[in-house]
Amino acid sequence: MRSDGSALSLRRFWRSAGFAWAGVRHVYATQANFRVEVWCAVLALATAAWLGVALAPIVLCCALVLSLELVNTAVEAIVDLVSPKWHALAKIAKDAMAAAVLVASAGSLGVAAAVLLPALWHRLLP
Ligand SMILES: Nc1ncnc2c1ncn2[C@@H]1O[C@H](COP(=O)(O)OP(=O)(O)OP(=O)(O)O)[C@@H](O)[C@H]1O
Repeated sequence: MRSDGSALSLRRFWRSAGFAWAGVRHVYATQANFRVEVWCAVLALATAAWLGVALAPIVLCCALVLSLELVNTAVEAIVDLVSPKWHALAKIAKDAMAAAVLVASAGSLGVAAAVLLPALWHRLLP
């Protein structure tokens, strides 16, 4: 918990990275939506690389959606911890978090359509 000592400790970095990786593995193992999003991201990145289009917007969208799904799972866990029974505020927290993932996913689909579809069209119909 404490954060003292050198900020450039490599050992601390790898320790933190290990915790983060454990979080990713947990969410991948327990959340079907996250698994779908991971494989959609892999597909979108592979398609962008194959078509030779700019990777940056696709990478950014994938990172945004996957990060928000990770945060969504964290919020759900915290809400279930502090409010196992039904509560109006718990509902707001969970619904707003789900909406954040939905908005990011819809925006990412729009970016994918704008970046990938024209290039795909040219590749398949020269
Ligand atoms: N403690 C609670 N109080 C009020 N409403 C809740 C509570 N827990 C869940 N809900 C409502 O039920 C919905 C679904 O909750 P749940 O925790 O099952 O989320 P989920 O999106 O289905 O999660 P998962 O990704 O685990 O399937 C929430 O979006 C919220 O509207």
